[in-house]
Amino acid sequence: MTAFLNWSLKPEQLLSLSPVVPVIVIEREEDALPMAEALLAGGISLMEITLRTAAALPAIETIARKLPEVTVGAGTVYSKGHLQQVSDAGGQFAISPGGTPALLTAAANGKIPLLPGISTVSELMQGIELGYSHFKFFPAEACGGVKALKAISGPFPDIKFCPTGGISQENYRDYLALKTVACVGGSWLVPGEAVRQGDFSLITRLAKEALAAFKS
Ligand SMILES: O=C(O)C(=O)C[C@H](O)[C@H](O)COP(=O)(O)O
Repeated sequence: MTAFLNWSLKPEQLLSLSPVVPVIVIEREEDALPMAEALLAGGISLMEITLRTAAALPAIETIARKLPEVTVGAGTVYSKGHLQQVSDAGGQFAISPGGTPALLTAAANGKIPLLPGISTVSELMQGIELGYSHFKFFPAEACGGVKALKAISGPFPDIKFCPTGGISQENYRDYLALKTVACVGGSWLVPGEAVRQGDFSLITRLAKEALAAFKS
């Protein structure tokens, strides 16, 4: 049984890299470096690039090659093929909005950690059954937010979560206050409009604000 043994990074290490994980939709490959540098300047070195655009895999490849201090991975991973593409591009982790036994089994036997998404107790139990201990709670706000996650995680005090979906500057600290929450993810840290306009200083500012408010 070699499941999980080849993972290059343990999920607990991954989720301890930053209390806030920017969830990024990248339209143009050339924005990858300035965007990643802007996040780094703001103190965030963990980045999730969603496989929703054609620029996503080239962006992961560029960041992985040029900025070794960044831990870059992919979101919107929902097939075995995606897992392979992400690890071929140099991505260090994969995050899926949900989970299927096929995806979870493939990832468990692969090289990079997968953070599977769950939104119900039964999905969580299926993931635990397959050996997983770290999950994304998605879509967090639409599924009942902090209150729902608190209730879902109640019977599973050793399981850790990264809630994502509807999380913002206004509510992220409420999630981080839960013992079972290791970090939170959100697109609020990298507004699409700021990237389109080349306003990378806004991204640095949002990162700094998120980290400062978390520490205070
Ligand atoms: O694409 C994926 O892999 C997802 O699972 C969804 C993202 O995590 C959320 O769409 C981010 O949510 P917002 O911060 O509300 O924009």
